[in-house]
Formats: sequence, C-alpha cells, structure tokens
Amino acid sequence: MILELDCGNSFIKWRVLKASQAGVFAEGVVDSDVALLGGLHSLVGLSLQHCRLVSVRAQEETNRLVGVLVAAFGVSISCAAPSREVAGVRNGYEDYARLGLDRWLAMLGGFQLASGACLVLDFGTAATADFIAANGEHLGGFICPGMPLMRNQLRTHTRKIRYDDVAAERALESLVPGRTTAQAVERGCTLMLRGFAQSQLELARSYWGEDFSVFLTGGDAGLVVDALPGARFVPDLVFVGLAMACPLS
Ligand SMILES: Nc1ncnc2c1ncn2[C@@H]1O[C@H](COP(=O)(O)OP(=O)(O)O)[C@@H](O)[C@H]1O
Ligand SMILES: CC(C)(COP(=O)(O)O)[C@@H](O)C(=O)NCCC(=O)O
Ligand SMILES: [K+]
Repeated sequence: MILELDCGNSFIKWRVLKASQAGVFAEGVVDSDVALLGGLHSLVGLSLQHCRLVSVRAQEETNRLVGVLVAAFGVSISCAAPSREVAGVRNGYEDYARLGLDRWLAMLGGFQLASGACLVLDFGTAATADFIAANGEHLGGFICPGMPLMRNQLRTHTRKIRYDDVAAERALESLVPGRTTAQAVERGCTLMLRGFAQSQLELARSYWGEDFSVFLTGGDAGLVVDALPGARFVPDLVFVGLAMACPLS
C-alpha cells in the first residue's frame, strides 16, 4: 500500500492506495501530525510499503512529520522537490525553487489531464491560479488570500465581526445580500473568490480563446464551482501530480 500526503498550510490531506494504479483504501483530512497518526493507526488491514509526500510547510516541520512516519511505519518516504521541468511542464518562476510545490504538482496533474493549455485554480488557505500553455510552458500565476485567511483577517482586525462555525455554514445557503454579519462576511468572501476565479478565466480566454481546460481543486473549490461552468472539479489534482513527480522505483 502507498501512503500519499499533501501537507498544506491548514490541513494534511492523506490517502492510502492499495497499490500504484489501484483504488483508494482509505483517505482523510486532518489538522495535525497526531491526528494523522491516529487516523492511520485506526485502519484495519493497513500495510504500507511506500509513502510520498508534498509539503508547503517549513522544512523542520516537514522533517518532523517524515521522522514520525518512518518511526511508526518503517516506510521509505519520497518527498516532492522543486524542478525546472517534469512531464513536459516547464516551471515559469524566475527562481523555480520558489514556486509552491502544491501549485507545481497541481499543474503537472492538470497538464496531463488536459493534454493542452490549462488554467489551474486551487482554493486552500491561499487561492492560487496558474497558467500552462499548450507547449507546457508555465506562464506564471497569482496568489491571494483564500477563504480561511479572508475570514480571519476580518475577525482579527475588527471589533464586531464575530460568529460561530454553524452560522458560517448556514450563511452559504444562498448568495443574496446578507442580513446578518455571518451572511454578509461569508457571502462577501465567497464572491471575492468567485471574482478572482472569473478574472483568471477572462485572462485565459485572452491568451487561448476557448481552447483550454480549467481545473478546480482545494478544500474550498466547492464555493466557486457553480460560477465556472465547464471547469473540471478535481479534488485530488495535487495527488495526480504527486504520483508523476514521485514515481515508485
Ligand atoms: N473535508 C474538509 N476538511 C477540511 N477542510 C475542508 C474540507 N472541506 C472544505 N474544507 C475547507 O477547505 C479549506 C482548506 O483547504 P485546503 O485545500 O485543505 O487548504 P491547505 O492546502 O492550505 O491546507 C478550509 O477553508 C476548510 O474549511
Ligand atoms: C501559495 C501557497 C501559500 C498556497 O498554499 P496553500 O493554500 O495550498 O496552503 C503555497 O503554494 C506557497 O507557499 N507557495 C510559495 C510561494 C509561491 O508559490 O510563490
Ligand atoms: K494546498
């Protein structure tokens, strides 16, 4: 079995594959190393041979997680590393090592699934957009605050924006103008994300006409999916790229 991990700024997304090219044995989203170990130890019949991982966290934090996994399961761990070119995609950053590895892997996955020009949108802690031309050239991208950051900034820098998770969830039943603080903030920030996505789409059209694919991923992709008809919602896009960047053997 293969353990795959995507360590974002807020959550660790994990899944266990039965073998390469085979189905998913188990999967989850956790907010700490301890919760990850708890989740894995609770799996009946788990037998890990390999592990591959991508992290946008600090090196020490990632090293600590690797150490914990090696100690717990005795597996060898392959970590995605920055690269100038993989599978026909050429990293467009001035310093290729500075491009977030989750963005890079989502791009690899998107370009492979599209077999052509694509726009990759990832809605996590940050919201990101990346443009890959039909010849595999990465034109660059954009980063802005995602839903958790926008919400927290409002909460931290105002006196009277306070509401709980239940109110936040209920607020998104519709996107009409809010009549409570929770509705006003949750809907306002959702519209910001949708506006971000739509402006990326316009830019992609100006480059490529209608001849490109749009991929949506990240924990908050569901907030924008309705606003982008024709986009492909691929929750595991980073894992698609991870398997390409870290093939077994
Ligand atoms: N099943 C889920 N588990 C955790 N977070 C989720 C889930 N579904 C949606 N979310 C939301 O996704 C966002 C985090 O997205 P994610 O892609 O995991 O971020 P990151 O990669 O930066 O850690 C949060 O706003 C969170 O509320
Ligand atoms: C842009 C990001 C913060 C997104 O992280 P996420 O929201 O997935 O946790 C991450 O890809 C990152 O730290 N990138 C390095 C900076 C860059 O890509 O330019
Ligand atoms: K991410």
